[in-house]
Amino acid sequence: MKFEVLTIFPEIIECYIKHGVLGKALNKGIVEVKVYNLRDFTSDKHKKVDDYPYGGGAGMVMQIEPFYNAIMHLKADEKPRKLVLLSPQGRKFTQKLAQKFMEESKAMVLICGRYEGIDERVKAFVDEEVSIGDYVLSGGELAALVIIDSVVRLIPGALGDELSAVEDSFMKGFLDYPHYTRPEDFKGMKVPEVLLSGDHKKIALWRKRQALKNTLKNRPDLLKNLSPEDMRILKELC
Ligand SMILES: CN1CCCC[C@@H]1Cn1ccc2ccc(-c3n[nH]c(N)c3C#N)cc21
Repeated sequence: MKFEVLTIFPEIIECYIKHGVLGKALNKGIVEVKVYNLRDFTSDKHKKVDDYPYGGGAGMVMQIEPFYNAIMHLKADEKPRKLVLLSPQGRKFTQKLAQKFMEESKAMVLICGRYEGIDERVKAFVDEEVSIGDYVLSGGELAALVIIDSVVRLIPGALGDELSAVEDSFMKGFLDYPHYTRPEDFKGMKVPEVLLSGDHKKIALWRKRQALKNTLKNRPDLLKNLSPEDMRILKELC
């Protein structure tokens, strides 16, 4: 899968993708990430990308020309790609949408604005407008990284452990169970006995109960379409 990112801060993207799962997937050739500086698609000597908003108001708005020139440059190879604009006005990004992007797109262009936002006419050239959550960021780059990271995790072979993606919370429809590792006793804070028992059936049941308990407490909205067994466990918790 190929990601092409349009931004005025390429370093933000370049720094993050070198590390962790993403770095390994890049080294394996499972993923390719190309970052384009929108300033390279300007036509003035100052590489200007923003201007004052028509109609007045605070701040600056990013001009359409650099976005248009960059998108036309990418489209010149006539290869199919999904163009995604990151924006607070976009549809909510979820695990389900990450799965859809992974399944349907061989290549994605992630378009990152800054300032007060970008000229509305850029939307005529994009396929999707996506928001990663109901909070205000300073630009689209962090959102682009969230999308890249969550989509790459779903690519077969990217994690090197097929179970990991399947085991990820949100894939199962509820939150994750608690995790523990050595030491067994840290200043009197002990690891739950069941995890030391070696009884895998008991451990699995304990983890399911804890996951459902966490979900009921913090994200009851996720508790839909539970299996009869999970519903039975949930009812015991109520
Ligand atoms: C602060 N400044 C004035 C208020 C409006 C936003 C603007 C900053 N800004 C400019 C381009 C841009 C793109 C995405 C996001 C963004 N914020 N929150 C999300 N979930 C986002 C996504 N995905 C913010 C952006």
